[in-house]
Amino acid sequence: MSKSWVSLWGSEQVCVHDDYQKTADWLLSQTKHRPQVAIICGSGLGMLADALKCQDAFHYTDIPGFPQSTVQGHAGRLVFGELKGKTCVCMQGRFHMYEGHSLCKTTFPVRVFKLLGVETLIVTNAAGSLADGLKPGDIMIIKDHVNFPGLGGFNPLNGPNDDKFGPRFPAMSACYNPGLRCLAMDIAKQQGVAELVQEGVYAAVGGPNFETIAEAKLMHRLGVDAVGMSTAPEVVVAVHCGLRVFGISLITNKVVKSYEDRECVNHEGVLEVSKLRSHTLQQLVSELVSRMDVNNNTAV
Ligand SMILES: O=P(O)(O)O[C@H]1O[C@H](CO)[C@@H](O)[C@H]1O
Ligand code: HPA
Repeated sequence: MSKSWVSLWGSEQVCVHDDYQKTADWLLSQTKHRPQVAIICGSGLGMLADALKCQDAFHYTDIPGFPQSTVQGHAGRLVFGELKGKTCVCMQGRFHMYEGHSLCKTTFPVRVFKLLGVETLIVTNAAGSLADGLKPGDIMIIKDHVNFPGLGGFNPLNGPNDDKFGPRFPAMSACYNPGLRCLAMDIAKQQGVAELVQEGVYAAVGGPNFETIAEAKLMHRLGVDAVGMSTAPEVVVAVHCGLRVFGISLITNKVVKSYEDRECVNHEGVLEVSKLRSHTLQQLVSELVSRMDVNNNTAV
């Protein structure tokens, strides 16, 4: 049963081991698939699941304990299937804090994946670029992140630590697996899309408003390459429970950093660019899954 916990910021819901276990047990009773890899699809990127063969799909509304998707471009389905010889589970739709989910609900699926036996988590997102060298349609392999809500005390690991998942004070200095980053870059070269792909630092903000110009300038000065409203909380929880993580941002827009610039970002534009690059991203992720070693958490 989830419990209420009083934090610096007021009362928060925390989920306990039993909550994750019940959802995992239900899923294991409904599908024969035993996933090794989990993929979280960002805004407009749900088609990554289309590549899975022999699918078993569940609407979030039917999964006990699962939060619900409320954002356009996030279908709200969990899809199990085979991708190039590996068993995968794919979230068509993620949860964001700005939807009103507590942080434990925002990251709930990650611990469920751990209990399903997943070893590797692939996170994808739509993001705005701050780096001058990243333009809409480019793909950024996430090298590291800045978790702004986390720095401010909104961390999914707040509250009593569950030692069954991981330690009280987990290191975050190697969140994004170097071997998988390197492999993804090689695959991009082999697929002839290297000019679209580079590594960079992702910053998570709370949203749901897009950045002011002063905020954009601040993040740019701090060395942030791309910004979005997700991913970092999921990655913190994944690293805490020992999952290997690979992350990718699809750059859907430029973040306006000048008062002279009249461009204005909107979610519809974000979804349009996601669709345009969905095939390229699907090819890259499929090949990465195909070539990754799944039985050794420390190797590629
Ligand atoms: O991070 P994902 O879920 O890809 O979505 C991104 O796109 C939405 C804004 O258009 C925000 O939710 C932002 O986080
Ligand atoms: N800012 C924050 N989140 C986003 C953006 C952005 O410019 N684009 C897509 N998600």
